[in-house]
Amino acid sequence: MLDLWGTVLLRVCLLLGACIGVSLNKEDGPPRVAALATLTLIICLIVITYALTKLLMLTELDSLTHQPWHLSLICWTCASSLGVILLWRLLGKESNSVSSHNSSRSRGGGGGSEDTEKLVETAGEEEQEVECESRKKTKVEQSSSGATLGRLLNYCRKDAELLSVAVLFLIISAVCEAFIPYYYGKAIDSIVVHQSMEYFAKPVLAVAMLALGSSLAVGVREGVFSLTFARLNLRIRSVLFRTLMRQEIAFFDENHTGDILSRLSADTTQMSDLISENVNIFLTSTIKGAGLFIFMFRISWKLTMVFIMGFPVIALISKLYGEYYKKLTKEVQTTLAEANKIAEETISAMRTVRSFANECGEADSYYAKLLVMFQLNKKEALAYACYMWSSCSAELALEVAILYYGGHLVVTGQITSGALISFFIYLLELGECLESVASVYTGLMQGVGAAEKVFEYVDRKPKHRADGTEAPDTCAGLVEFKEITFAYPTRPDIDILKGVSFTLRPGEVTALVGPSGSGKSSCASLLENFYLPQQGHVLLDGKPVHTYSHDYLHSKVALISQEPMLFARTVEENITYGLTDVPMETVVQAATKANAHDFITALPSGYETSVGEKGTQLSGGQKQRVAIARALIRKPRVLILDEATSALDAESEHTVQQALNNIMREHTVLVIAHRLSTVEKADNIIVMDKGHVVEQGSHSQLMASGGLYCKLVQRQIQGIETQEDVLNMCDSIS
Ligand SMILES: Nc1ncnc2c1ncn2[C@@H]1O[C@H](COP(=O)(O)OP(=O)(O)OP(=O)(O)O)[C@@H](O)[C@H]1O
Repeated sequence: MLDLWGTVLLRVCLLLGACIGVSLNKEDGPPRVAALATLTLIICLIVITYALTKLLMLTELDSLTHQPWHLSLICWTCASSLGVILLWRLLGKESNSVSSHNSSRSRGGGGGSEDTEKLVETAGEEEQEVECESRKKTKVEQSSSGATLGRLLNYCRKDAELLSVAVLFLIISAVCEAFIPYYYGKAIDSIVVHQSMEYFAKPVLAVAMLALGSSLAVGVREGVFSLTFARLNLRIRSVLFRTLMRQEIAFFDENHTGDILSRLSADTTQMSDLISENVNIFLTSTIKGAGLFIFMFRISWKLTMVFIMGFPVIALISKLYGEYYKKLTKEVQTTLAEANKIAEETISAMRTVRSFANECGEADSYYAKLLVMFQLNKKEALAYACYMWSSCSAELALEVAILYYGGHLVVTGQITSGALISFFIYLLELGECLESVASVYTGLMQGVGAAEKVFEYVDRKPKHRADGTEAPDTCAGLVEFKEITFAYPTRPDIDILKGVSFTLRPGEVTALVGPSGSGKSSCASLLENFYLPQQGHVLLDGKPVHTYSHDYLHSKVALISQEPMLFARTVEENITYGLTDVPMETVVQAATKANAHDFITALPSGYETSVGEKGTQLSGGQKQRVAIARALIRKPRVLILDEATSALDAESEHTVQQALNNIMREHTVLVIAHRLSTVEKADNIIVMDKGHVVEQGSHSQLMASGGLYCKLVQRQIQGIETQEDVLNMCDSIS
């Protein structure tokens, strides 16, 4: 009867717990809803405790029901639950004040039924939230770890239902575990006093039930916690990647690819893993620890006082060690990051390393960094050994003192021998809880450190972006550079372009030539709106390029560079990159125009063939033609060919050049070239030197004027002659 009553009560409680989770999630609802939810949770937890106590006190139900310590257990459960709720709400509030969480956002698209879709949708929402947060961040500077933690937990609010369930099971498991040693003591006393299996069976049954209940609750708790933080990880990574995608090009000049990737993978993982693990440990240990302490106090307040007196010594040792260990860990992380930087750079430039035969050199510099780390690891190991020695000795001394004094209490009849054993088990478990709580801080701070790094990027507002809205129906393709002065954000003091002005006319081919470093590619970058000039404007049809919408500008201006970057996807996906629902005929049309259709159809799976990482499964000329098709499919008005054929052999150059000749006259074309023979036929040749336009005109005009262009042409011809001389010399020797 009692079992049935308890089971029903427990089920009702679980149901109520789930409802509370839902109510807690309603942030924008009236405060009364939240108050009601909190009240319901408290009532629900009181009922749980009552039901559990009734179930667990099978052996001495009548005698124990009226004892004051029974009441204290109920208070403990309520207080811990209330603590969890308050912590939750406080952190949420703190975070809200920083991030000004705005829930009146409009949702885009019709909500997908799939869980993943919902999460991604949520990520989209978070993105808007992030924008809002970034703006607010200029007003409110948040730096404290608490704020970061609060903000992170605020991200979890989307999973409040799941977390409520996890916390509920956490409390159930803690309560069950706290009761187990009590029944160990009862079991021992029943053997010592009654020496009968009948009395012994009851506490053993209680232990079995408690162990079963606690293991089930632990399983659910762990599973739900892991799921919640996996969802958090998904959301944060998605938001971070979207934020990265919005950054200006200068951001990628300034930041090492390895650092960015490390934030995206290592830091996000560390953040969610460490925080989920430590929040879990913290809540479990504090709730369970409070319960254990109540039991210990109840068994013998005198023994508990001995423990309280000895505890500060152990705490002090942990604190001192913790500080030192934190410092060492930071140093180890910095050295490891430096070593990783070397490894990443070396592996990504393996061909260069091999061609300079510097494998050993790179391995040595990597080893040098590892050695520095090893020295720190040695210090860590020594510190750890000292810590273990001192803390173990202090713990042992405390245990011996308690054992000695406890023996005295048993001998003088103040407690039973079973109670002393229970006390010892509580002591050991409390020690574990305290150790866990102490280690939580370090783990949590590491997680917070990783979170701060992630949020630094998430909060970053692009310094320059195509924020414009212009998207006219027609685009003639007239490009004007007007008095451009430009310095790269990474080197703001060095002007790369100094008062550069020129015009690119629709249907004309304009060539940009000049010595290396004169600023030709920088002009192309400005036309692509990758950077903003400090003075002057780059105009497309009379309007500055940054006033056009991002999508529009890049559909009208296409760049084909010296080393086109293809993605490890199929040929078709590479050609239609950034576009959706493109009919196959359009893809074939673009490929045909780019002289690529024939070679694509000869590939093993035609347009479905994967091109490999960075297009390595295609030849240079094939890659270039796929890149041309990718540019043409967007029907751009302005084409920029930045050394488009310079990396190719004569055969490939010829095929690619043919593809380019097919399309040149339909667009405004800007050709950047080193090999002057390729620009002879251009309508206008602009010659640049040290950031200035020094001359312009047709090939014959420039040759006639005898300026820089003429000198460059002569130098190239001489270079070829010299090569021919060398070849002739070789022939004669052989
Ligand atoms: N992302 C960057 N950040 C800082 N400086 C840069 C960046 N890109 C180029 N520069 C500098 O700007 C100057 C002009 O470079 P740019 O690439 O425009 O010259 P270029 O005429 O195209 O040279 P080349 O013909 O060798 O490609 C160079 O001194 C170069 O070091």
